[in-house]
Amino acid sequence: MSQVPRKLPEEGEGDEEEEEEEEIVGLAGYADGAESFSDGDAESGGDEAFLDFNDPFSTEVKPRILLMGLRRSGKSSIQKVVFHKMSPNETLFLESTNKICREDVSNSSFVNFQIWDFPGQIDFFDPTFDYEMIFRGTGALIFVIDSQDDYMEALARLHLTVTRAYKVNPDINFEIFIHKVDGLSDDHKIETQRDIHQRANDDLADAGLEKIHLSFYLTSIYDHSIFEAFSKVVQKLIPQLPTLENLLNIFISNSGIEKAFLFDVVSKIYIATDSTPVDMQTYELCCDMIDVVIDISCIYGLKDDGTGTPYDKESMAIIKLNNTTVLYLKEVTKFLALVCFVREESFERKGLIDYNFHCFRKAIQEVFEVRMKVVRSRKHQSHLQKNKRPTPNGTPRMPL
Ligand SMILES: Nc1nc2c(ncn2[C@@H]2O[C@H](COP(=O)(O)OP(=O)(O)OP(=O)(O)O)[C@@H](O)[C@H]2O)c(=O)[nH]1
Repeated sequence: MSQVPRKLPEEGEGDEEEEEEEEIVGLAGYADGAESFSDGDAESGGDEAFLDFNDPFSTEVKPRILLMGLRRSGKSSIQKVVFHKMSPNETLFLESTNKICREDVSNSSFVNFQIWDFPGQIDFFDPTFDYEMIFRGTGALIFVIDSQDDYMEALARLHLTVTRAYKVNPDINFEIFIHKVDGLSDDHKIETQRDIHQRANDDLADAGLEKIHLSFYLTSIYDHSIFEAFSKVVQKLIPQLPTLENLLNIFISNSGIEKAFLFDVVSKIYIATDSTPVDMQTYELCCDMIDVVIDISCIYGLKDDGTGTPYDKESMAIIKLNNTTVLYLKEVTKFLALVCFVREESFERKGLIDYNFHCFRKAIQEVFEVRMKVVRSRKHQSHLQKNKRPTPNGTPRMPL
């Protein structure tokens, strides 16, 4: 079942006008535009690198997440598993990255950001490498530490990276993934996390930088922990998060629902949930439900000629568990789904739930429309600015 390609069809890829149009109607496309720049490009400030690092509008509209860490710590694997549906076992054959890879993730209105995967061996602090420019537009810096390896070198590198980045941009969220914990026993996991937490914070305190906040996550690509951690990282970059949480709280309290998640279907990142605590099992069940819905839909839902999409306005699913809980999934936007946990007795009032869902969906779309207006006006400004800049050889750009 899981062999079925699950990536939703890419629309308007490479076609700016069409992409723009989609955003206007409030349905951003899943632009899977992985790009890579050689070290040379970034160093020399080639046109692409120049635009990406410098353009304040592009980073405002798409917050940048940097994935850093020592060689073989698992950076590329994380990116491939979360955003490309690569199976964890396949990552064994990934080659070492020797270029900066950029990926644009704009698969939903709210999950709209860039990820930069930095090769482990790159000398970040080489004077010819302009790290200031890189950190300036960054929303979150994920530093991956291989917990199965000796992590002293990684900690030294983490300290150096965090202190430099903080000096340039104190607003960066520092997210530390203590990775590959699938190889550790439960006790060992806790001990490793405590030790890394202690050492990293001690190093900062020794440098008089105790005000820098580091968040720690235990992660592995072999279970859902990597998706959960990424969800939390992404949520911190979503400015509408409090509004979404509020809407979810109102929705569940008026519908007798136990728990609700708003999911980005493609990546299985949950972009918001209500304020009741999240437990891992609940989250895993939601991920499994999305997999089942999309897989079944891919197999039986497409037309004979293979056209159609596995996830659309009609998408919904009800799964009754043997513990009197019902899982209820409904489409919210082209790329977002709501997954709820409802008790069987509350589910008897499905009409009420559906009515409240209708109101919730409308409210989400309104939030979305506001965002799209902002994105459009920023894009327009960015366009104007770009056209004002002279070309690299000094000749003025042609007016549009
Ligand atoms: N056990 C385990 N192995 C993992 C995990 N994540 C990645 N790996 C393995 O770690 C190895 C290195 O992964 P990469 O993703 O290539 O590491 P990288 O940090 O991108 O390496 P560079 O490109 O050299 O910087 C691969 O063999 C992966 O299969 C994990 O969660 N658990």
